[in-house]
Amino acid sequence: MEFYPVFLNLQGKKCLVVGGGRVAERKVRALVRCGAHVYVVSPVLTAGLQEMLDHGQIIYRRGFYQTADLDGVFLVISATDNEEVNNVVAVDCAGRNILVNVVDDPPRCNFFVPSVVHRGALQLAISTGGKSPHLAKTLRQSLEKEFGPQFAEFVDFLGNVRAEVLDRVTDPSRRKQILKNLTDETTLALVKQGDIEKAKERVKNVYHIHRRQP
Ligand SMILES: C[C@@]1(CC(=O)O)C2=NC(=C\c3[nH]c(c(CCC(=O)O)c3CC(=O)O)Cc3[nH]c(c(CC(=O)O)c3CCC(=O)O)/C=C3\N/C(=C\2)[C@@H](CCC(=O)O)[C@]3(C)CC(=O)O)/[C@H]1CCC(=O)O
Ligand SMILES: NC(=O)c1ccc[n+]([C@@H]2O[C@H](COP(=O)([O-])OP(=O)(O)OC[C@H]3O[C@@H](n4cnc5c(N)ncnc54)[C@H](O)[C@@H]3O)[C@@H](O)[C@H]2O)c1
Repeated sequence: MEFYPVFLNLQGKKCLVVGGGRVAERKVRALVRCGAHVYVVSPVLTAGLQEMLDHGQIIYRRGFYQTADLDGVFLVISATDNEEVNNVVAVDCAGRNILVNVVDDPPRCNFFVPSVVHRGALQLAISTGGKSPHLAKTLRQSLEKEFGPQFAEFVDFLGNVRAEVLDRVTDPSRRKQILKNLTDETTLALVKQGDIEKAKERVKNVYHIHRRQP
């Protein structure tokens, strides 16, 4: 069976993390980065989670998981060290059509968390469909070398050029032609080498050449 890959907009969405250990902390940080309203339920918190609570970055209920914790929740990550609790969370969520990930427990998940290269708006997400999380991690590390941090700046630049094209080029076929030609293998190679100014020049040239054509 194939999994359906998506990028979720979690801005302002209530997301629950069950558990307050090391794994929970990693998951909470990833959710907070995405603008989610993160609720944590656990009898104890790591020092890192406590610090996030002190800074108002998360909402916390001290205690053991209860079904009522699911009220109004969009997505759940269960990261306790108790298999029975993780199972109850998974069953409760399935019954309510809530997205749920039980860490490292594929049969109880209705979504998996991919391994991700973060380069600003550019994100390369890798999944092996649960066949080998270790391979996903190794591929992520390899891709991080290939696609350096400069890609964040370059993708923002492309976004700006694209907005300008959409704004200024009214003919749909001309517009399509320009957008299709903005980047090519040579430009990509320049960005990979870190020659970002040259890459930007190439993009600008494509835009201007195509605009001038009759
Ligand atoms: C990508 C990443 C994201 C994240 O967790 O943030 C992630 N696992 C990562 C690492 C990792 N996890 C494990 C190891 C030890 C080596 C190994 O066992 O292979 C390593 C490597 C390491 O830590 O070095 C143990 C493990 N993981 C799962 C099982 C159970 C099983 O396979 O049955 C077991 C065995 C537990 C046991 O021993 O009992 C299952 C899942 N892990 C997934 C995601 C989902 C499928 C992703 C995919 O489609 O590939 C899935 C299905 C569910 C889920 O979403 O949790 C993250 C890399 C982050 C990064 O880039 O650094
Ligand atoms: N630590 C890792 O790197 C790692 C890697 C892969 C998998 N795992 C697995 O992920 C799970 C979590 O790992 P961890 O290192 O964060 O464990 P941990 O023991 O540090 O944290 C577990 C947390 O769950 C909380 N908890 C227990 N019962 C609860 C309940 N009924 N309701 C709410 N919270 C409850 C505990 O208080 C604790 O905060 C474990 O099953 C572990 O096997 C851990």
